[in-house]
Amino acid sequence: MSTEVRQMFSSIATRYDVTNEVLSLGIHRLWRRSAVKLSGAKEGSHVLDCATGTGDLALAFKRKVGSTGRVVGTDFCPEMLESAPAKAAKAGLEVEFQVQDAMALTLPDNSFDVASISFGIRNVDDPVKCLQEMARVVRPGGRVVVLEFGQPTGPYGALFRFYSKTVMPAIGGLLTGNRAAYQYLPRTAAAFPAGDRFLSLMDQAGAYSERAAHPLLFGTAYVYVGTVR
Ligand SMILES: C[S@@+](CC[C@H](N)C(=O)[O-])C[C@H]1O[C@@H](n2cnc3c(N)ncnc32)[C@H](O)[C@@H]1O
Repeated sequence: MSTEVRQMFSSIATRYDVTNEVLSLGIHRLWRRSAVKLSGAKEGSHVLDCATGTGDLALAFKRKVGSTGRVVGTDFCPEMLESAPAKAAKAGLEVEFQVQDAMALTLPDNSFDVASISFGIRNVDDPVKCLQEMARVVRPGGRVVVLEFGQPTGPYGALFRFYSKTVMPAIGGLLTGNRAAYQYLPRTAAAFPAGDRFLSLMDQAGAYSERAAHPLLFGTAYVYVGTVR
């Protein structure tokens, strides 16, 4: 499974950012800002962004923690990481990027104030293991922040489902040449535990003293925040 996921992201890597921008109408930037805000990161914080892809959330964190802070972005797909260092340099931000599997991080215990993952946990083989691993590298009292799609309901939910099942694969396919990757996205987003069901996964991880779900845009996405025991 993880080999297929890595290959899929490798095939869309060079077109990922432009497709993201178009399909989200730029809204992903606001969601990332919410994740940074809710993480409690501040000037000087040490932050790990797992499954960072092309690094957008890592860069948003670096803007927050400043020159005295440290941000490390990791991903298990080298092709997704390829453009990240140049993006950081262009923005004048110093961020370290490493190839790492979010379920088996080779980073020391308690070495970060915050660990984050955006639109990545839905893709890992074992989300509970990933939540445990992220908590392991965060100091007690620090936070783990997850940004992930939800399943909005009602008339807006119906509109969103139409958009994600019909428009996303069509546009994503045109822009990347990989329509299947943009069918995978709504399929996995529709099946992945959202809201209280994701909080249950956080409970199963057994690593958090508190956890909360913050819906964004009528539940189109959520920021989940866990305080590490
Ligand atoms: C939809 S992209 C999200 C990228 C980025 N976080 C963002 O918000 O734009 C999902 C990313 O998760 C990465 N990924 C999936 N499973 C992973 C794992 N087990 N360890 C590390 N990265 C993983 C993929 O390579 C891909 O870059």
